Amino acid sequence: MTWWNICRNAKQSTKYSQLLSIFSTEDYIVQYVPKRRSHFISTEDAFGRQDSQQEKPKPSVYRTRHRGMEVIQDPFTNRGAAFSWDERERLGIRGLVPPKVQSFDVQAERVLSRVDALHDPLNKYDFLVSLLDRNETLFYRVLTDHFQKIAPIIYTPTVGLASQKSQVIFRRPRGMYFSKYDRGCMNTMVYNWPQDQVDVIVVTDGSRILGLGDLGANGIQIPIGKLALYVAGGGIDPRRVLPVVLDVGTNNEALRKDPWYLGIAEPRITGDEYFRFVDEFMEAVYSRWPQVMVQFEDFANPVAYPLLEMYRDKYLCFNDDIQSTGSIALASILASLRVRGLATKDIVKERIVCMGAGSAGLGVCETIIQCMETEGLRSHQAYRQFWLLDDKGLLGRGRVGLTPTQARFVRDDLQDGSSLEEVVRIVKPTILLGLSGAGGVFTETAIREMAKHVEKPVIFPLSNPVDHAECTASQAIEWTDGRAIFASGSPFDDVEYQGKIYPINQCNNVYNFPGMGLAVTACRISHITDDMFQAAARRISSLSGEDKERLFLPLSDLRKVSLQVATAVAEVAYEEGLATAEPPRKMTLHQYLLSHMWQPQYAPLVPL
Ligand SMILES: NC(=O)C1=CN([C@@H]2O[C@H](COP(=O)(O)OP(=O)(O)OC[C@H]3O[C@@H](n4cnc5c(N)ncnc54)[C@H](O)[C@@H]3O)[C@@H](O)[C@H]2O)C=CC1
Ligand SMILES: CC(=O)C(=O)O
Ligand SMILES: [Mg+2]
Repeated sequence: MTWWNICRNAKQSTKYSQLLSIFSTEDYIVQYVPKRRSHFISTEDAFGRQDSQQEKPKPSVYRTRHRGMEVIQDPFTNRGAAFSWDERERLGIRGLVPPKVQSFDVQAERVLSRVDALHDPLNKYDFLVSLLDRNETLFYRVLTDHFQKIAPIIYTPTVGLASQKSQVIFRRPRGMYFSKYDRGCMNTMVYNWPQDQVDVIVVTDGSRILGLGDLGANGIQIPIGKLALYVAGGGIDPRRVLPVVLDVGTNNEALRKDPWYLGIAEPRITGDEYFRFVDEFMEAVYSRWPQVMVQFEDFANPVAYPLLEMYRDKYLCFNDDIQSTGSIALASILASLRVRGLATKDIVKERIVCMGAGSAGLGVCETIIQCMETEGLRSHQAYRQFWLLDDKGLLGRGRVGLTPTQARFVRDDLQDGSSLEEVVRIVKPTILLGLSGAGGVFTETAIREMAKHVEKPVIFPLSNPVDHAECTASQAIEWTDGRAIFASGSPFDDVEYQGKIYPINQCNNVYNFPGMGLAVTACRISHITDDMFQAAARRISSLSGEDKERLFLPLSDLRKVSLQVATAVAEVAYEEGLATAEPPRKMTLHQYLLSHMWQPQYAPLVPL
């Protein structure tokens, strides 16, 4: 079949564009090795006067050493058919692009219509990631302007599928891979990364990807997705982010046997050997980028807490699943108090059952406990408000083999291993949290029982991706006769039940980490503390929109939310003496943070 025939055949046109984008991306790796870096010049006074996200700051100029084809091949300078005539002249690309100067708006429209025309989520993912490889600014424009539509493709739930199929959809590498065979070389390897300035690293060892288990080196898709949200939501400069996977092997046998798998097909290294490996990585990145913030992502529970404890005082880092998730879950609970007509201090009376006693479950419960303590409870009293279950049932009397954090939640007054239904019947919880990764474990019996005792049951199945949620939105609404306050980790549509629309909220750590990154980079914060996550939670919970039934602003307002999170975090950092950069005298903190947000706009290209 000729190229023309492929093009004419509507069904085949997808294949054609995929072939074309393979040609236009992988080939570059072979043919194009950038020798000189572009240089970004920011004009501070272009931003400071802006006070709202609606007023987008004017783009500063972008100075580049590239000429001719190089300009088109670099995703930071490429703008497809949107190069102005001046740029075509200045940079020697006249004749290398189609004659019509297409506007940024039309380009964005075209991307959206292409996404809509694709039906398979993985094809949508593939299309968008290949756009990211070709034209970063256009990708971020579409993501920022249509967050609610695009985020579920490049983030949960589709990123879960992309991680499972990473070896199949691979086109070109993005980020860095440190494998067990790189031991002893990491401090030199970090210099292979082309950017001298890196603000945020998201690193995973692939051992617990969403609720999908060990996906080894395929886990790289998660840091890629998270960092796209740092840029789109927090305005972090896309040139200054680095996705990383630590490939210490995988215990996923199916992947090890897959000839297409791109990671080390050996069992994971463990124990001291593992911790020495991570240590070498941390030393290497901080030796090259002393001010970088490292986000630990999707590390399995046995290593997640120990790594956080080892590094939280030594380096500028945090664990997303433990700390950011804790913060957004607390925000959701505080907002649910408001929706129920209660005050923040009433949190001390909540009875909380949590399915899942791993990194996220423990992180969430510990974060809520910190808030209960601030609101007047003693530590031991706060722990009494919780009932945690894992895959063996309730953490109860006589349970052995627990980590120190889990052991603090053991209920000596109840039988170990009690089922969710038994616990709900005895405890009559006001809040039910799901962080188990086990789809459907909130049974109809348990939820109907809960709804007998509480007027507005708070039901948060937070596991990802969608089919790992502990229950669906419509189940929660139906089983509580429309009384549930619902939030989930992955997006669900609003639910129509008996002629009424029920608002569905998303409770995901994406509400948190982009703002944290913005505060850290703009204010040069040296360490991340629990108080910062507490402040972020309170701030997010206060951001109610027009619909008072919703817990807080929707994700389409993520830039606004991130600016607020960053402000709250920075205020704590100044109080704690942990921030070294301050706003200029005539700027508010809010304006200063806004001025640091990268905007997805085509800045005029100027030769360097
Ligand atoms: N909404 C959000 O922002 C976030 C959601 N999560 C989700 O939380 C889930 C758990 O993550 P981690 O705690 O890091 O994993 P983990 O592996 O550390 O912990 C999972 C816990 O669930 C328990 N569990 C497994 N099957 C169970 C079952 N059938 N019934 C009750 N408990 C069961 C395990 O025993 C363990 O205690 C994942 O699905 C993840 O996607 C994690 C971070 C953020
Ligand atoms: C959202 C997230 O970080 C997780 O599911 O692991
Ligand atoms: Mg995670």
